[in-house]
Amino acid sequence: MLRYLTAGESHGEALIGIVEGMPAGVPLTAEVINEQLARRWQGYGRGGRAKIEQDRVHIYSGVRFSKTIGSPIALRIDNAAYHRDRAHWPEVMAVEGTGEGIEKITLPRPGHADLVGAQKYGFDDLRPVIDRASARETAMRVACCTIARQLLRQFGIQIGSHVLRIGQVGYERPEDWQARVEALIAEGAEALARAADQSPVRMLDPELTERAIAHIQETKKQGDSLGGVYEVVVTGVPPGLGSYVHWDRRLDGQLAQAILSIQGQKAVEIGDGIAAASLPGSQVHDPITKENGVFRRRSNHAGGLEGGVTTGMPIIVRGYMKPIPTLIKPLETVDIATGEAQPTRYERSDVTSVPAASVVAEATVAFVIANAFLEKFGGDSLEEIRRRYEAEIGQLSTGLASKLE
Ligand SMILES: Cc1cc2nc3c(=O)[nH]c(=O)nc-3n(C[C@H](O)[C@H](O)[C@H](O)COP(=O)(O)O)c2cc1C
Ligand SMILES: C=C(O[C@@H]1CC(C(=O)O)=C[C@@H](OP(=O)(O)O)[C@H]1O)C(=O)O
Repeated sequence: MLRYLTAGESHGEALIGIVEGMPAGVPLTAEVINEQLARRWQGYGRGGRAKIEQDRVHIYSGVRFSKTIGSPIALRIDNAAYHRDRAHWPEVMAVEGTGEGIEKITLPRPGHADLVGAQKYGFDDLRPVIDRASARETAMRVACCTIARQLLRQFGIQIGSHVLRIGQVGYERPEDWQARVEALIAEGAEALARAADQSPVRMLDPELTERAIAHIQETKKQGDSLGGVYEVVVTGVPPGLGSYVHWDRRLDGQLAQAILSIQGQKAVEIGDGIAAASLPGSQVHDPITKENGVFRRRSNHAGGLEGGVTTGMPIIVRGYMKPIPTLIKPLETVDIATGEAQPTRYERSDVTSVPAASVVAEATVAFVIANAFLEKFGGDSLEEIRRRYEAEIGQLSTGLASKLE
């Protein structure tokens, strides 16, 4: 089993990650991870922190001569905010001492984890909640999951994403983006990622990009914030990953968890899931065909998954993000120290983070797919997995086909 852990507070010294279960022989350098970390910072609508952080990973273990060696991989990313403002953050986030004289934050923001965190852990200061609930943590998640992405790349499995909507600005109908996506992913989903990266809001359509930027500017002027929708696509996935035999082995369920585990994500759609709920079955289920002894589907409304198992068609997962909770325009709250009604106080924040969330979602999806891939084809080294993969993949397509004839 592949697993990872992250640690670190947003304004602490650093973020730490450990990835365990990665086989030996997977090509890996800090540069490959840094590339993904830079992608996570893109996106019009991010706040002041984007100008401070220059995320660079340091690999401490588990890699030798640019290849994984099978042992746990330990990673570190420094928080530039902490190191830049040394008069402030080392004192506020001190590991030792009493905290005497440090100002307490007592006005919880609706929509953030502030109040529930303080209630749950018994704090009279919201700082520890703010700092760990923060999506700063997703920098380390992207780093850890990029290692999974590297494994998948060795087998031609690629992941990309693009933004479909920011607030009021988005495609009206699936036909408005689907043909464009299909053309791009014909070369693999990373072509989709590269094309989306050209837009400051990761939208494929230049006109929508302009409108989305104007919408973000106007929303910022009004002191408000925005959410949105993005689509993650995985290509080159063999049939047979995941399983229908038990709830926690269903890949669709695991993908939904991977998306919803990202801060601010409130809904997930697999394939045409939402539209399918109001259509008759004849317009939803993908007809099965057989070409050269291989089973195929005429369409992909199912988003590459049936019964929690991959069909071999591209996996399509959409994530829905709520608007950012920190607003310039105050919201009603209650001071946890005095119990008095108060307006919220504004601290530096993003207006929207949907483009960044789409990059994080690519990473979390990569991890789920890599884990399912290892469950099916796993071994201790890349070479061992390759032998199994090559032997099995023939059976899954043509072999299975002949058995069912
Ligand atoms: C990439 C990214 C950046 C975010 N930036 C901010 C931000 O600047 N300000 C903020 O209040 N929330 C931000 N959020 C959302 C909060 O982290 C999130 O709403 C909070 O942790 C509460 O979790 P929940 O929304 O899932 O309930 C961001 C989320 C993501 C994924
Ligand atoms: C630091 C990141 O995002 C942060 C996520 C975040 C939140 O509340 O989730 C709040 C903001 O942090 P700060 O208070 O330092 O401005 C964002 O900048 C990051 O993505 O690396």
